[in-house]
Amino acid sequence: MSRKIFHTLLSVREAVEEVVKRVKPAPKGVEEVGLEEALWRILAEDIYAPVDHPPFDRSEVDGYAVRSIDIEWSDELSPVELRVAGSVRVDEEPGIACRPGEAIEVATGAMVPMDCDSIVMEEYTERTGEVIKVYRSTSPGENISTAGSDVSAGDLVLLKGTRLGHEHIALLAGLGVGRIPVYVKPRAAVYSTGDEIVEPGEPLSAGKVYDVNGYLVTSYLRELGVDAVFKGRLPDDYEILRNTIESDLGSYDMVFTSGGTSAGIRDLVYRVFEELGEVVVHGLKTKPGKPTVIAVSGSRLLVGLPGFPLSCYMILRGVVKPIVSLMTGLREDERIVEATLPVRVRKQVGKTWLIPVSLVEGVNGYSAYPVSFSSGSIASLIYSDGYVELPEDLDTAEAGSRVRVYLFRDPPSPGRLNIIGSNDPLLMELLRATRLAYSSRVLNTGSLAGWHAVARGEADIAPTHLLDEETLVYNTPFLKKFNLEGKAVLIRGFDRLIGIVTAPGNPKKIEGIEDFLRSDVRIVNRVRGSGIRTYLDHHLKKILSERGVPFTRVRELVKGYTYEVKTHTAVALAVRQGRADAGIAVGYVAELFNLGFKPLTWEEYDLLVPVEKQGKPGVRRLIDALVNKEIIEPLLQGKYGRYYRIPVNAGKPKHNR
Ligand SMILES: Nc1nc2c(c(=O)[nH]1)N[C@H]1C(S)=C(S)[C@@H](COP(=O)(O)OP(=O)(O)OC[C@H]3O[C@@H](n4cnc5c(N)ncnc54)[C@H](O)[C@@H]3O)O[C@H]1N2
Ligand code: MOO
Repeated sequence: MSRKIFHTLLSVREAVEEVVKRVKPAPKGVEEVGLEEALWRILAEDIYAPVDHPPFDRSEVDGYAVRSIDIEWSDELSPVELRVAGSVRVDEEPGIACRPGEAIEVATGAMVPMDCDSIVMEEYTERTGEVIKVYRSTSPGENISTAGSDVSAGDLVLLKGTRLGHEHIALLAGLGVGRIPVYVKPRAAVYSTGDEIVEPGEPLSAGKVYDVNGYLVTSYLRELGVDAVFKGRLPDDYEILRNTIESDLGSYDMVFTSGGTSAGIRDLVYRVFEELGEVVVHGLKTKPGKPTVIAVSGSRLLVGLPGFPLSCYMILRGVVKPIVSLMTGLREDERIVEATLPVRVRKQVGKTWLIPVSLVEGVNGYSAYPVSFSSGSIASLIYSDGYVELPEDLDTAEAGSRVRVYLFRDPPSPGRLNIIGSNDPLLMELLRATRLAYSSRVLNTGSLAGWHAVARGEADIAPTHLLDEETLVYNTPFLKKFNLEGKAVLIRGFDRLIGIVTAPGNPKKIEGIEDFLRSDVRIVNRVRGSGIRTYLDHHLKKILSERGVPFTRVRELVKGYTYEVKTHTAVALAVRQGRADAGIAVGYVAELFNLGFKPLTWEEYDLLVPVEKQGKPGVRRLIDALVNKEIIEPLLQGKYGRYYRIPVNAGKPKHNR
């Protein structure tokens, strides 16, 4: 079998254009569905209102239909008397009209009799027999909704291409449209590839990962209006693959696969695509997304997506969505907001980068924080609001440059609490307990980045536990270093117990930091700038200087010193998986992973809050929760108790010492 040479890599735009040129994607037809089946279907025709809404002049209250001129001078002290000439219930035609000096009793929703121009609510009347006293005047039109005042017959109310939600369905129902013209859904078969892929819910053994893409692709396509079916994993066998996909082409309009290099199955998928159709895209000039393959077979589409979930998502969003929307008929404006890039991004020339970002609203509009550069990320699917495109020929996007953000969903509301900085499980529990978690965006960037975010005015709260090397004081010295005195306050948070995490039972008898210098001990370190790293370096410096050894030799003397990870959990995992014998982390994670723990010290975890954000309701609620016994005590009585303590000055501003 011949080996295929890579075709030229295409840009996202070229890929979409090439595919569109060949398959001319369009809806397969139109069908009518009832209102009950219409949810999330794509409307196939513009809808003009066939009738008025409301269909007649309608009373909005229970009361009396009157001529406003008759009761012009009535008030509490001088009520006007009117004779009740009759009554109109809902669902009946009024047989009478208003004459001077008369009122007609009407129910809410009833037709308004002729010559009445307003309705006075029954609360403002007093009835004796066939006479009412009216204690208020009305203005013409009061409490009446006239025919067509809401929607007029002939109005264009819904546009074709709209994905029907509850609001559209309600409107159609109110206008009496019982059969809705919608586009016939195109059908798609979705597969995952890879021997390491495991069905969610099954146990996970070493080297395996749960299948993300099968469900990601299927649900994404359904949201676009496709009748998509997830058909499981494809085997690494040319014949089976070819037969499966060929038979799918008989009953589906599209076949999607994802992943493939690991088992060499990509090559098979590619060859099958090539045998069954014409390969139009073989590789994209983007990061992520390079291993994207698209072939066409008549009007049918064969799509091979990257295996990494974030890569897969970006290609769904950037390439698949514009093509498939033409097939489902979905018309949705590309939603874009302008934003500032708050950090410098270096990239290689020659590829367009698609970077998921989280939007944070500051004084100068939105900032777009890159969420994750890792193609394998799944958290970034949740933590991003959209993506930015950094062009092919750019090698560095400078901090402060303006970018366009292609939104994944609605932009964040201004009330969203932006918590940027260090991550902590107790903090998350407080957010949950105060229900702030639902309206917060928590970006786990580490303490240092949180300070920068506050300096730029983008964080409402930056949780921090930075240790100053010179003074060994937590957090406060940095107010000066970041030039934030008077601009931000440090609110005292809580103390966390940090210590040495070891394998269960501490088989290597690691009792203190001195043991990190033993030749049989390998550690896992934290990244520079983290409080724990500063703490460790301080103690290592002390020990080495006592032994007369320069600190520059630390890399050769402490095994694993350059193995740096970003989170407490990563420290615990490195120890649990045997990649390290020891590391320093908060005690809580040691317990979470059933590891050994030797306490070292209490670390001060505080909240840095910009002065102008102190009054923001969410900020106040979180600070109040710190000292709210009903919230804190149950947490400390539970699993957090051993590793956390609330200082007496919790919730209060800390002052520079
Ligand atoms: N030396 C090079 N290595 C890699 C290159 C390269 O150019 N040179 N490209 C990188 C890029 S870019 C990507 S993207 C991946 C290519 O990945 P594939 O699309 O071939 O996919 P796999 O290798 O099968 O998987 C990658 C990764 O994703 C996981 N995966 C796969 N399917 C799923 C799924 N359904 N759910 C969850 N996770 C999935 C898989 O386990 C792998 O971890 O290669 C880079 N390498
Ligand atoms: O294309 Mo890979 O998709 O860069 O991560």
